[in-house]
Amino acid sequence: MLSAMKPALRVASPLATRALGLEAARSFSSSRSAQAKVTVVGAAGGIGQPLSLLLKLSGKVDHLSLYDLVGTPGVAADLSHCNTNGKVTGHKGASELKAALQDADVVVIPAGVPRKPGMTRDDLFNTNAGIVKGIAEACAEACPKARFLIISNPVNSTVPIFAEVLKGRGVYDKKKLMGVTTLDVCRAQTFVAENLGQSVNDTAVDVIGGHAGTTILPLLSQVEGAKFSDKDLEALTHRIQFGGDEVVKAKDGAGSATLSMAHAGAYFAIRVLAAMEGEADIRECTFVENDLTAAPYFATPVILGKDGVEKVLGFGKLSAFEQKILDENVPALQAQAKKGVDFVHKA
Ligand SMILES: NC(=O)c1ccc[n+]([C@@H]2O[C@H](COP(=O)([O-])OP(=O)(O)OC[C@H]3O[C@@H](n4cnc5c(N)ncnc54)[C@H](O)[C@@H]3O)[C@@H](O)[C@H]2O)c1
Ligand SMILES: O=C(O)C[C@H](O)C(=O)O
Repeated sequence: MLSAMKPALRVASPLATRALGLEAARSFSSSRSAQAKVTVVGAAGGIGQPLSLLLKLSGKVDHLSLYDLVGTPGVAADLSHCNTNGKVTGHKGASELKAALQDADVVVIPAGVPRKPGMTRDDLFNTNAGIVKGIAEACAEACPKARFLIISNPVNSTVPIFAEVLKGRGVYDKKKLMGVTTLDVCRAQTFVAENLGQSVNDTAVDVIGGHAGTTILPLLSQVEGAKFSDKDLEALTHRIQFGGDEVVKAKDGAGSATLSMAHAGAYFAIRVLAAMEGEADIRECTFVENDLTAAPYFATPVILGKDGVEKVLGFGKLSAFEQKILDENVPALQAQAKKGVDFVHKA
């Protein structure tokens, strides 16, 4: 039986190496193609470009379709010269969105504006809600059966927006809509490994809840073999919850995490593709609809299968410290989901 406690994102796995493009870079065209079409929406952006590069290097994508309002012909021409499996097409502007999406198996969405210092992710709602709603409408028409991976912030609201649009068109499948919270897992593994003085390859941490501030809940009580002091526990939890702010501050007005997010997004997309190909026991954390808590959408470990989320695993026993954070944040997650749902219905 698959253990609910088995940690996510084992970075030492061959798949993780492929996600980084390293194995593909070594073996070039020898990687097996998944015969999959993957569309990246927002492909010319800070995340979109390196994410598309990693997907191209993975050799797992038969057709990489790049869509943005600007710049995609250039990005596509550039990437198409990489001698790895799969063709690349570029699509620019609203009139080319449907062609970009047509028959996609996986759609990865990093479209929308990023934060500047002093902003919360929710401050992006006014701009990004409409962008995500428009993309969802096009997906409902052009590729309703695809697996949708939402990166655009605020994830706690954009995933509910996307769901609500698909529901309105009668094509929603909760297994196939996933908010990408993999960067929280990457940060948790990195910071915990540093704290423990061990390799990140031997460190696994699940992160549950949402993707904004204190809704991000790393399960440090479940880290194998680790016992943190109260001071370290609080400091690590805070740093993982506010890792995004650390990058926003350091970039000083030039945006938020792009390179680490490209790594995390490509890793997660490749895991979804591997599950689609039939690889078994693929366990990752993602923000999906479930009834684990009173919040309609909640990040949790899941098993990925051919059609997206095959099984919601849940998160096991929490410490009192973690339970308190969870209890305090479920109302925030409910409110942020409702904000997204209301946006679709009153727009
Ligand atoms: N989920 C996460 O962990 C995570 C991590 C980092 C960033 N993000 C979010 O990802 C989003 C993108 O960040 P970025 O740094 O790449 O921003 P960016 O501004 O560099 O790129 C965004 C791209 O989206 C494009 N775009 C805007 N409207 C579009 C539309 N209607 N259709 C298609 N493309 C459109 C822009 O032209 C641009 O190329 C932001 O909302 C950011 O907050 C999420
Ligand atoms: O912090 C941000 O606004 C971007 C992203 O959500 C992150 O976690 O880095």
